[in-house]
Amino acid sequence: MTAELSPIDTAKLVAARRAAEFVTDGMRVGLGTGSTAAFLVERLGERVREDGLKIRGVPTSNRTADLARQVGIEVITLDEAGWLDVTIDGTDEFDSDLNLIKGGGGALLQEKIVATASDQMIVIADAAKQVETLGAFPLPVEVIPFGWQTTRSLIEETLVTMDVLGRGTSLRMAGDAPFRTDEGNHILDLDLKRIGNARQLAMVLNQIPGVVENGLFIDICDVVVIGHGDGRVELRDINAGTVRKQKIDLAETGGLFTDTAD
Ligand SMILES: O=C[C@H](O)[C@H](O)[C@H](O)COP(=O)(O)O
Repeated sequence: MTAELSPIDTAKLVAARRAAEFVTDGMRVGLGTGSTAAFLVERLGERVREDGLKIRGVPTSNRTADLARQVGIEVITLDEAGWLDVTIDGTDEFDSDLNLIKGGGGALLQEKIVATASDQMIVIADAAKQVETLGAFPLPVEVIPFGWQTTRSLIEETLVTMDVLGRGTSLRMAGDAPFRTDEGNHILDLDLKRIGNARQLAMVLNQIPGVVENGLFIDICDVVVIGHGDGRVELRDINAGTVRKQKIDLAETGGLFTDTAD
């Protein structure tokens, strides 16, 4: 099974499969967006179809909703769910405090709303996404289309004031047209290189008229499940302050996890 996958996809797969073990009968589950989250949705679908797992899922994008339905997960809205037991999602970067940059796929708004409405947020990531300081990945900021260039100027002025402008800002494109989020908004990607005070930047950006939300997830994530290309999985739990390392051999175990000594 893993022989057909690249090391990076193996890392995403094992992280997703381990995180799926946190999901139990009756849970209302936030379903993230992106290539790593897709492995999670597929795994939960397998458990629904093969083990009779009973869950309801709240997707964070139209594409995740489509995938969840395809694999047999009952899809409900966040308002129908009211509150969620857990959200499992990918990330573009995470640091040692489990703060994140998300939105590389443009789904940050629904992702942040859903994660914040959950008892627990579990992030699944390949090891390459761990950084010492957030910011190497361009920070996505969702802005409304009306007056977006003025909004960009205001953002740039703010970044200069905070001394974090980096290499500038760019409007995300989809071919020849500006990218549109599921809400019809645009994304500005802020190439900052290094974000010294992510908490402050997250708050300041959201004060600018025209900004809908930014991709900094501060104090939202509880656990990161880190996958490695050789099948190893590590858990970082912000509450317990613990790190558990595991190794999975999908071919041998069919997805069961065993703790390892190292
Ligand atoms: O908007 C997209 C999301 O925040 C994704 O979870 C993030 O970009 C990570 O995606 P991937 O798992 O494809 O690297």
